[in-house]
Amino acid sequence: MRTLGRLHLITDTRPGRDTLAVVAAALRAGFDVVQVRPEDHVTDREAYDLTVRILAMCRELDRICLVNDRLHIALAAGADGGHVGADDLPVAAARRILGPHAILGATARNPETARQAVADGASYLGVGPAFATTTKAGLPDAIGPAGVGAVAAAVPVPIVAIGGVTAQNARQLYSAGAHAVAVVGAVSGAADPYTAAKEFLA
Ligand SMILES: Cc1ncc(COP(=O)(O)OP(=O)(O)O)c(N)n1
Ligand SMILES: Cc1ncsc1CCOP(=O)(O)O
Ligand SMILES: [Mg+2]
Repeated sequence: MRTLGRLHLITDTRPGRDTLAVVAAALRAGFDVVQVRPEDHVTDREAYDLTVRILAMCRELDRICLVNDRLHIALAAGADGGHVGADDLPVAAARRILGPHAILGATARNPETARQAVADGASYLGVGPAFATTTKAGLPDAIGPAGVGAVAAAVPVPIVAIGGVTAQNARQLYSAGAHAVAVVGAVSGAADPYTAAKEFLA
């Protein structure tokens, strides 16, 4: 299995965002992983087409491409793996579908669910919201760097901190034990996504 990079871009398919241009900018800036996360209203066909295009961009630069929720699209496109949360397939079922070698991320917010997800086959954990965010509605309160650190201390797999991550606060999450951060708005919502992505490399 390939080493998971430390900067993950999650796609933003909300109206007004130029999804592919943002992905290109983030990859050029040095982001290691792109997670394709189509909004729920995006059809499977559209999500598949988007994944194929983003996967080609990732392959060109030898970067990792994951697909959120829709594991059939990850498999059909030949992506490196997928990510599941509480409303998606259970982790063990996702592992059966993706096979033993794919990268499989699972959402966990506390040590107990984290340990279970790893036992069920998760190869990394997405942990958050680390900080307040408006990108996804209905989330519980932010757990902060301490909450991220508590999960990191409980499991042997890489922790990807998510939620309200900026170039300014990312350091706190790495210091708390996160292996990586996952970012939507701080890059996608920036006037200049390339410069915004570069700030994470600094
Ligand atoms: C790296 C990472 N961490 C967490 C999530 C959230 O997944 P989930 O809880 O299933 O919510 P949705 O993203 O599906 O709305 C993630 N996608 N990536
Ligand atoms: C999908 C998801 N899950 C927890 S926070 C989040 C969205 C993160 O977006 P942003 O980086 O804009 O806060
Ligand atoms: Mg999900």
